[in-house]
Amino acid sequence: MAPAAIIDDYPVSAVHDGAALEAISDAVDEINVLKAKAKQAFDAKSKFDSEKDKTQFRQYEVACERVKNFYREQHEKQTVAYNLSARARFYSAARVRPEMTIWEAMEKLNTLIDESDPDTSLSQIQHLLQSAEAIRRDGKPRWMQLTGLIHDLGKLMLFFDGAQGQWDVVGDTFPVGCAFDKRCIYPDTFQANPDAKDPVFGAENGIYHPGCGMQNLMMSWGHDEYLYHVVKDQSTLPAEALAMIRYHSFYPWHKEGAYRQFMAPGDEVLLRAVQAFNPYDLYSKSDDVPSVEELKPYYLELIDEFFPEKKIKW
Ligand SMILES: O[C@H]1[C@H](O)[C@@H](O)[C@H](O)[C@@H](O)[C@H]1O
Ligand SMILES: [Fe+2]
Ligand SMILES: [Fe+2]
Repeated sequence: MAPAAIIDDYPVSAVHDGAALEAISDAVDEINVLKAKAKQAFDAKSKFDSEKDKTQFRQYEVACERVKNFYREQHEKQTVAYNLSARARFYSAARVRPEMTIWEAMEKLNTLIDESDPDTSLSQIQHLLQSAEAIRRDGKPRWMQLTGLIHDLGKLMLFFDGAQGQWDVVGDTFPVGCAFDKRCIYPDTFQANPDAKDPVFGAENGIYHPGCGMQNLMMSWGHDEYLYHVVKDQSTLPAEALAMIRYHSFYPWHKEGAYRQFMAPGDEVLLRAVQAFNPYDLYSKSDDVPSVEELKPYYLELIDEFFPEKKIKW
């Protein structure tokens, strides 16, 4: 509003009241000071977020109760018996599979806040776009950008009949059927898992033998393993992409070096792929919040390139 208009709107008595005019001008000054302070605070917060250094991620010792409770439950309940029943349920020919495009799946997932994650409170669509954008920014191949975009879509399981809660959908993964490794997070909480006391499942190699190959391990049931099967059957993504999806939560293996005795020839290449993917999944969580609408056209095209069918069977 132009100054003349302000004055026009003002009661005549006030125009002649010099004190009132002075008060208005003081108020305007004050607003400007507040605006500058707000901008300063906003800039400082953005700078802090983007400078979050790598040692500040995955700090489980100091994580909140929500994260600790999540893992207590997951470690107690992920048994061989549960794993077999979950797989039977998900891969049974009788299961009615919802059909949705990749983008619809991303939108559906958006209401989920992951209880196992100490590093982000952003919605899942933003996490997926942050990962994909970080990969794209580094000039990585298009198949890898798409892998970043979809890698957590297995969390959709939570909305389907059969998932028991977040404990069988999200969080780090580990094999069942052999001893739980100390390098898993909160290793003591596995004591509550009945398999830990089982003479076979509790033994170092359990039901496996050294060199049996990673694809023969029965991984704890969750979003990685489930999405791997969906994508393997319905996309043209390469083997490295499938490994990135299947093992991205297997931190005890790809980060801590556990369970390596089970690797077979060929697994080294997959391990390197998973490790190359990990920083984009983890550290992009502190990047700027992406604009979903701006990025949508680029990613819709990318999805079409690797998924021949628009509607995916979930
Ligand atoms: O909390 C996170 C989250 O659930 C991720 O999606 C998963 O991949 C990670 O391994 C886990 O630690
Ligand atoms: Fe994940
Ligand atoms: Fe992720």
